[in-house]
Order: sequence, then C-alpha cells, then structure tokens
Amino acid sequence: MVEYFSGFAGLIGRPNAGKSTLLNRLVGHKIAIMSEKPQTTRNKILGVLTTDTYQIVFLDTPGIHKPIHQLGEYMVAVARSTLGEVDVILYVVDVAVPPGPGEEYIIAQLKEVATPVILVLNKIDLVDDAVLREREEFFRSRLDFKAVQAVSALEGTNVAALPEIILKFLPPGPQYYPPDMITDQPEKFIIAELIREQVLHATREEVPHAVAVVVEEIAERPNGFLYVDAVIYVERESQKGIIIGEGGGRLKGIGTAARREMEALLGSKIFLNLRVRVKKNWRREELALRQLGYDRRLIQ
Ligand SMILES: Nc1nc2c(ncn2[C@@H]2O[C@H](COP(=O)(O)OP(=O)(O)OP(=O)(O)O)[C@@H](O)[C@H]2O)c(=O)[nH]1
Repeated sequence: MVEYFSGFAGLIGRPNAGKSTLLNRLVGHKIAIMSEKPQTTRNKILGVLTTDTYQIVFLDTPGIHKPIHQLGEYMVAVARSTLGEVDVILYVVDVAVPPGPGEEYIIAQLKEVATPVILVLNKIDLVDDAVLREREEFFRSRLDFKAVQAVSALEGTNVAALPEIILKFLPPGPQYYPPDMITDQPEKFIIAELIREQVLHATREEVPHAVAVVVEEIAERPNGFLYVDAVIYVERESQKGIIIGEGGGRLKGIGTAARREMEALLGSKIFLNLRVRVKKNWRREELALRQLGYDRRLIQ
C-alpha cells in the first residue's frame, strides 16, 4: 500500500504580503477574503488540500505586527500560536516592498521556533530578476530556510510546485478531514467575511479597520431563498453615515456586491438584510471584541 502523508502548514507574513491570495490559490477556492488594505485577515482560517497521496491543512494567520491596541494583540497572539503547532511554516513576503523592521520582527519570531520554514517570495510579477535576487539574498542571510520558492499568488505562477515542497516536511499520517472539505469555517463566518470584504472595497482611510460584521441569522425560506440577517458594526456615528452613504447608496452597493458573492459561493438565491450599528471603540474593549467573535481566550 502507498503511504499517505498529512500535516499542518502555517502561513505567516506581514499584512498585505498575499497570504490569503496564496491560500485561496492553493486550495482552489475563495475561503479567505482578500483586499488591497492591510490587516484584512483577523481569524485563523483553515484550508484543506487533499489528493490521493497527501492532505495539507493550511492555517492562515493574521499578519504579525507590533500590537497597537487590543485587536492588534489578539491578531499577533493568533499568529504566534500557529507557529508552534504546525509541521511547516510558509513565510510569505512581498518582494515589491523593501524589507523593513516589520520583516525583522517576524524573522526574530521565526528564530524562536524549531519548525522548518519555507520562504515564499510573493508578487514576482511586480519586480525584475535583479530585485528578486536581492530580496532572496537578504532573507537567506537572515534565516536558514529549508526551501525558497518565488511565486505570484495573484497570477498563479509557480504556486503549483509549493505542495510538493511542503510535502517533504509532512509525516506519514491520516486524512484528518473528509476529502471534499476545503475549510472548517462556519458558514456564518464566511458570509460575514464576504460582507466585510465589500465594506473594505467601498470605504477608505480609518473606516475599514473600524468595521466588524456579525451574521445574526441564516434561514431557509420556502421559496428557495436563503435569508441572511447581518449587522455591520462601526465605532462612530460618522462612520455609520459614511457606510450608509447618500440616500443609502453605499450600503446598497455593499449589499448587492456581497449578495452576488454569497450566491456564487452557496449556489442559492439570497435575501440579504443588512444593517449598520455603532458600538463605540469596540477595537479597544475586550468584551466588545468577544461579542464580535474575536476571543483571545479561544487561542491556546
Ligand atoms: N501583483 C500582485 N499582487 C498580489 C499578489 N498576491 C497578492 N496580491 C495583492 O496584495 C493584496 C493583499 O493580499 P492578501 O492576500 O489580502 O494579503 P494578506 O497577506 O492575506 O493580508 P492580511 O490579511 O492583511 O494579513 C491584494 O490586493 C492582493 O490582490 C501577487 O502575487 N501579485
């Protein structure tokens, strides 16, 4: 009998490095939301890639950065806890950005763990060979990587080779998850993330990071529609006004775009009831964070 291999691969990297894009590309589905704004990912997202000979379970983590408020600390705690519990780490870097203190901070964290690290040089579509070589030399001089792979997660270049490289670091093991499963994220969470993604696209500056989305109800309706009731939380009245927009126009646009994404994902017609509520300073308050689903106590 052919031996089966399985294990956990953690995606780590600075905000905006392209981790979510890479994860979606690797598992072939849109399970982590992507945006051009940093710190999009807040929760640990699990993607599963299953073949006849191996199963890789990916843990997508929030970008590691120095915490500036409670939510920041939560995100760093999630990312750190991931480092110790995986078989291999994929350290994703954006080659289009010169490495700065943020990368040094992550490298310092990686030096603390015994887990093998694969360096993924992402966004090669944005730089020429000379810059790519320069980046590779920089990172290699900082840490002993077990492998280095240059990719474009956006265009898919060289991504297909990654699972084979990861496989070298996985032990023989069972299929932890059913072969048709691609994520363990509950439907409510994915739907909330699809809405939050549209809010990020539609707003700018301080508003995006002051937003949390909670799906309060998902119910099947007799006419075949799926009824979704969701609330967009912001920190201030002024932000509420921005999200609603003139005559409700922006909120309507957000709702329509999110509904289309949901229909594509779930394959059923959606009726989306979307509201905006103010929860003052939710990012700074532990209790408010918990109510919105970011619970530090759930991280080991
Ligand atoms: N040109 C180019 N853009 C990319 C590539 N990979 C990702 N991006 C873009 O970079 C931005 C950030 O990508 P994400 O996948 O959301 O980044 P992330 O690392 O998950 O970010 P956080 O959730 O903030 O930690 C998006 O606008 C992506 O489209 C790439 O290979 N090439």
